[in-house]
Amino acid sequence: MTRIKCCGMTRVGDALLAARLGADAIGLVFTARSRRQVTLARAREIVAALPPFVASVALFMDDEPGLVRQVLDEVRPTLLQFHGNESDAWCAQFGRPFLKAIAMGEGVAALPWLREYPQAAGVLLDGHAAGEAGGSGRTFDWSLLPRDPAQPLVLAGGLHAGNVGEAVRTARPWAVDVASGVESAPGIKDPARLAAFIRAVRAADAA
Ligand SMILES: O=C(O)c1ccccc1NCC(=O)[C@H](O)[C@H](O)COP(=O)(O)O
Repeated sequence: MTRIKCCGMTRVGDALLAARLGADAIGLVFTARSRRQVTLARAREIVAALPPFVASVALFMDDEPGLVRQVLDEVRPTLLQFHGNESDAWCAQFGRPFLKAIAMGEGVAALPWLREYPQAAGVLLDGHAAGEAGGSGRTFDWSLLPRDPAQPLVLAGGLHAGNVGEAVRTARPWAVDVASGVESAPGIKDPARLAAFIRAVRAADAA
């Protein structure tokens, strides 16, 4: 079964709806470079409202370690996710499980990158170019995903209800991650798009 993460949550209601519809995780973006940046206070409310067994993922992009520590202390997310030039050792310094995002926009081979992050709990392959922020809505060549990777792979970038089935069948990732494909505006989730996305992933799993 393909796990589903819905990223860029800024409202309690959207996170609860995603959980009710079957999302396994929600993402909270703390970096100021995002149009989906959430405040610490709102993030705390969202995490406190989540039902059991739905993970919360805190996202950063070349941010100060102090911000990461503050989020860990005040929000208590399940996982960290890093989108910038952070090294494996830098990501691991917090002693918490983390995902490392790799920019696949230029069609890079993923495998050498996976080896750079042996301490990552998983690697997220995203469609944007190196140095750019995530949540771009851009896809990449899914056939670049390695078979039998050492870590679980999360497929991201430009996914929506209309293409996620093909993405799952092509790449067989551990999980898929979506932001703009289920939104009506950055950080505002659209219930119909969210429901259609989760239905499409489950249909691909069942096929
Ligand atoms: O979403 C953002 O605004 C963002 C900004 C800076 C770093 C990471 C960000 N999002 C992280 C993500 O997990 C993915 O990029 C995202 O789910 C895929 O986005 P999309 O292509 O819009 O589905």
